Amino acid sequence: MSSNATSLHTLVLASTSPRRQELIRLLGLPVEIVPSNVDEDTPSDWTPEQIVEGLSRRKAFSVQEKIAGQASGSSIVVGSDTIVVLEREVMGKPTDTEDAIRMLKRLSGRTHEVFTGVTCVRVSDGESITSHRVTQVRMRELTDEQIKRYVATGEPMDKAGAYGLQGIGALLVESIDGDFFNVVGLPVSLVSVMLETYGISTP
Ligand SMILES: Cc1cn([C@H]2C[C@H](O)[C@@H](COP(=O)(O)OP(=O)(O)OP(=O)(O)O)O2)c(=O)[nH]c1=O
Repeated sequence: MSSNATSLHTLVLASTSPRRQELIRLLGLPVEIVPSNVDEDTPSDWTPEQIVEGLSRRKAFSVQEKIAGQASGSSIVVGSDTIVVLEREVMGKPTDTEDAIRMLKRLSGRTHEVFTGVTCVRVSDGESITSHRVTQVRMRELTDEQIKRYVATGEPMDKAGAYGLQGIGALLVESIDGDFFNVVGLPVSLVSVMLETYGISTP
């Protein structure tokens, strides 16, 4: 029997995102969900790497502090943050439908980068590791009419850059270069490598 089977490490996902909640289960370990509710403001001079890594740390540590003492010592909190970057512009989730339309017009016919930062924190001692991945996404040329119809589906509203590659948004994307799961909000193969630093192996 493997050591994982006997030690039962639990992953505590610091997220309200339904995509992340689904993806983290691919790692094959017990999962608990504890949303972080942190302030997502960042200094205006931060680079995309600093934003996603900094926010993933903020999310993971806020939950680690909340549950320290309650959760099992071998639990690992996982926090994550995703942004879309076009040239110098950083796009988070759209504030309203007008903002979603504006973002999609900017992304149309161009290649942008999706950054996702991940932080793992061991609950028992606060030992942490932070990393990020970048995926390039090329969007088709979109007409104003196509953008309006897509925004009317409601899908863009809770997603960075106002599209969901895992949903109807797939129809807007021409190609990607890099990790699909990074775009969707949780690069599970990176998380798997990060867990190995705690001696936790996944399939
Ligand atoms: C680009 C893209 C983003 N997204 C989502 C992933 C994230 O949920 C969201 C970016 O917002 P985040 O602020 O990273 O996360 P969140 O507010 O949804 O959840 P939490 O902070 O509680 O973890 O955009 C997709 O689902 N598909 C995509 O193709």
